[in-house]
Amino acid sequence: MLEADNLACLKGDRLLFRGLALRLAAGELLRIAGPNGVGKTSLLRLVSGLALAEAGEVRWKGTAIGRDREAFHRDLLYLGHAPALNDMLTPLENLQFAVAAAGDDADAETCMQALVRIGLANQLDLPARVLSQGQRRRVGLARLFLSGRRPLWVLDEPFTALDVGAVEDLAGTLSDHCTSGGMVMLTTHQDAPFAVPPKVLDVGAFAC
Ligand SMILES: Nc1ncnc2c1ncn2[C@@H]1O[C@H](COP(=O)(O)OP(=O)(O)OP(=O)(O)O)[C@@H](O)[C@H]1O
Repeated sequence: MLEADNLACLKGDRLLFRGLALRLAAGELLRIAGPNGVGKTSLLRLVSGLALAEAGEVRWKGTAIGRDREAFHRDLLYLGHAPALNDMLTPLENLQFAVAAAGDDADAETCMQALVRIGLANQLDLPARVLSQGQRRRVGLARLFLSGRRPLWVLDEPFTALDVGAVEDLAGTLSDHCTSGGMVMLTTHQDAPFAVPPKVLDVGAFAC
């Protein structure tokens, strides 16, 4: 269970939101909603331990995330809104680098299978700099197929730049993760055909 209570987020000298609480249990998908700039990305970073809250607490399995950061990060997959790719490297090299940096164990063959599954079979040997925006997004999303052991997926705008078929496939992958006992927290400005009905948290309701 991921829980947050009374969260406040400060950017510069501006309080974005305060008094925000959330609960995310096994099997649930939580969509973070709200207009541009309200603080959705900032909230994902707070609950992932990538930024500090001005007030409040985030707990994972009942323990404040700052108390056992390593254990929390072993259970977490965080994908930011812009895929962090090295333009000189191929999708396979980028994926292998990301997997190793995260401390996951996946050999080249397994990474290649993930890239084929995400629809990049014809781009495996190209430098990332020539990929389209949707293809770049897919390189990052291939990590989902290698992160099933991580129960908590936090995804910032994962559907951006994806075509209709890829949106459907991704919604299916996220729903499958939830039905196998995982949990997903994401931001998106578009509707997606989730098999698991999403809970919705509107950050605007806590805006200052
Ligand atoms: N130094 C700063 N001083 C004041 N405001 C800041 C500062 N840095 C960031 N901000 C504001 O903090 C907010 C950050 O928003 P965030 O990226 O979390 O929003 P979002 O809801 O994810 O937006 P979007 O839907 O556009 O992705 C923005 O409104 C931005 O203008």
